[in-house]
Amino acid sequence: MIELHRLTKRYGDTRAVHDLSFTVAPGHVTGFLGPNGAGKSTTMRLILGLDAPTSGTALVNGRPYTSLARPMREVGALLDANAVHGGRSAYDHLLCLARTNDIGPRRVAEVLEQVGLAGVARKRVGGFSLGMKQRLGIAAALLGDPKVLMFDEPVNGLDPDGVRWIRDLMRSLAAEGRTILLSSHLMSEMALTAERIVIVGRGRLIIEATVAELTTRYPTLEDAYMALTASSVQFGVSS
Ligand SMILES: Nc1ncnc2c1ncn2[C@@H]1O[C@H](COP(=O)(O)OP(=O)(O)OP(=O)(O)O)[C@@H](O)[C@H]1O
Repeated sequence: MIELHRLTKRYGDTRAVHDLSFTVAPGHVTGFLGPNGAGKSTTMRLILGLDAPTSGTALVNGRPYTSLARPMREVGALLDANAVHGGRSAYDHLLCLARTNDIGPRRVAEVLEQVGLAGVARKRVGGFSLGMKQRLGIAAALLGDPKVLMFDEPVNGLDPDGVRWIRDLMRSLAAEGRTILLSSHLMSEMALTAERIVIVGRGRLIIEATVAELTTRYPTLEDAYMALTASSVQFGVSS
């Protein structure tokens, strides 16, 4: 479970997230949508304790990330697939993460298998395509077998086979009772993957609804998104 209560983050004059409250419940994929600069990545960073909120709270399983005793076992995230050491092999990258989180090497082999990278596990990450790095980032997120997972644009760089794989993976992780927050700009893909949708614009909540509700009111999810965010496409929002 992820709970945001009046979450606000300012960077100088920029209000990246403003008074944002919503809950992401387990058991289904929640799509996190919004125009460029709407505050999605900042929200995820705040949930992960990578940045401190200006005000408000972000809770993972009822607690702030910074007070979780074994964070990697509670929440996993892929925020930036390129944030890896290119000189290390995929196996060593994951093993390093595992060791610092008291996770055994068997789990490293398991997640490499799960994301389809077992065959290139000993190859240097620097030679990986973006799609392969996305899979490695997903493996890292899954390492602690957490109940809460967040993925920021995981479909970027994936071929059609990879896109379908992500869709199936997200849905199966949710079916296992996990909480899944997934951001993407690909509306048709989101319509196939998510059950609930949270749309933000200019750092604020625009709507929280099921895909079924939105596609009853609008012809497609993309139409719903376009109509609901029409006045929110703007960069560098100031207070
Ligand atoms: N570290 C930072 N310092 C200053 N401004 C920042 C910082 N991080 C984000 N911002 C600003 O906060 C706003 C929200 O950015 P954020 O990256 O969270 O949006 P986003 O919805 O993830 O966008 P995108 O879809 O383009 O990834 C933007 O105006 C961005 O420039």
